[in-house]
Amino acid sequence: MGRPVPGQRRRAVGEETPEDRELPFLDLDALEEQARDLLPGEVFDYYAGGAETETTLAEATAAWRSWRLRPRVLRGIGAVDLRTELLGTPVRTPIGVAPWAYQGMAHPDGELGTARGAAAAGALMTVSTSATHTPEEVAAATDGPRWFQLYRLHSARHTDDLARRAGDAGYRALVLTVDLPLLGRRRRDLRSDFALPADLRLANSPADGGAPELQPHAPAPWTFDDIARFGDLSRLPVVVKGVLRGDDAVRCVEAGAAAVWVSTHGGRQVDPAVASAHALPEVVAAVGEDAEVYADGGIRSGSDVLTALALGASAVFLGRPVVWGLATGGDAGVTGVLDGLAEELAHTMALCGLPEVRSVPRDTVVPAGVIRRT
Ligand SMILES: Cc1cc2nc3c(=O)[nH]c(=O)nc-3n(C[C@H](O)[C@H](O)[C@H](O)COP(=O)(O)O)c2cc1C
Ligand SMILES: CCCCCCC(=O)C(=O)O
Repeated sequence: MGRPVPGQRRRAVGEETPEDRELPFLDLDALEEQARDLLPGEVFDYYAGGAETETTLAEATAAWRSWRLRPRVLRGIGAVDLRTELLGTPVRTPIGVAPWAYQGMAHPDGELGTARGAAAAGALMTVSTSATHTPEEVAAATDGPRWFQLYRLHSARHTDDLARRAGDAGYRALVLTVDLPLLGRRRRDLRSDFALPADLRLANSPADGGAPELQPHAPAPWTFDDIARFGDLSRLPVVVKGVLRGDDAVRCVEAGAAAVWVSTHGGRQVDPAVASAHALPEVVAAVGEDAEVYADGGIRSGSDVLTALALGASAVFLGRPVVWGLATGGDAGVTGVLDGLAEELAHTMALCGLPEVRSVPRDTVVPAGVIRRT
């Protein structure tokens, strides 16, 4: 635990904090409220908020729930198998940790806590470029499955170097986030004049100050040609994160991407952007035969996960639920969130007569309100 989180409310001796209270089941809303109590208001808003009118943020979860499950009966389902492989990396669950920035602001352990928590759950963690620990430090903290997420920093040389280091440090894939050519307009942050705490360590910013964080623009934006270039530099399979269209997905795969990650960046970039739950079927139809497809954004229950798998995702990723888990309970909080959702997923799959996540049939879901005639 060590030093206090910058600006975090201090606990009085003998005081019960929200993290001491046991929840009877995974209640992500309650966890978010606990995090709201613990974190300084502007930090909570930075984590929770979205862009402009927050329409995409508000619709994300509802969009998964605009699909309905079609359970199968009498299939003799015993234990459900959640294990799978993502680009050849074995994982115990198809629910991974999305990259999220500045984890040291949520908890003193930062990315090391998330890495330990994810490893305990057997879940894949994607480590952000905007981290408060270096890729090597996170790698040393755990031998859990890890991918590294790359942003284009102001120094191209430094960006290239990070890609190489990810390969050298045992990360298993490089995730290029392509939906942030400039920062979305986040009204909560503009209103609070949000700035990173002066003592927050930006572990991947070059010492020469060449990569100011949370800057609106990066120079010389990436193109499709960068996919193969970063694959060569890192010697890792490349995942392109932030794709919402079938035609873009095709171009990514033609350019060398091994996987495409459907995402609205948690509603923090384009607003109103199409929800992941509505973009996923188009992307799977376009490239699902040639590449793995993942999804994130608003996934908050086991049935949301199952819906995404049925729509063709090989895995899903969580952003804010992990933020709240780390903020309220450190590594154990992260494990609790991941295990809780995995448990819900297994339960829903058993109820739906589905034995394994690797083969969830497409006809498991149907749009709400549609009467299906077979
Ligand atoms: C506070 C915060 C920071 C984020 N930082 C990054 C980042 O550094 N790199 C990245 O690719 N995506 C980042 N994202 C987007 C997440 O990877 C993910 O796409 C999104 O959070 C998923 O939606 P959810 O929060 O509803 O689960 C961030 C999201 C949040 C909420
Ligand atoms: C180096 C660019 C700033 C990254 C900001 C972190 C992020 O992705 C977010 O959504 O916030």
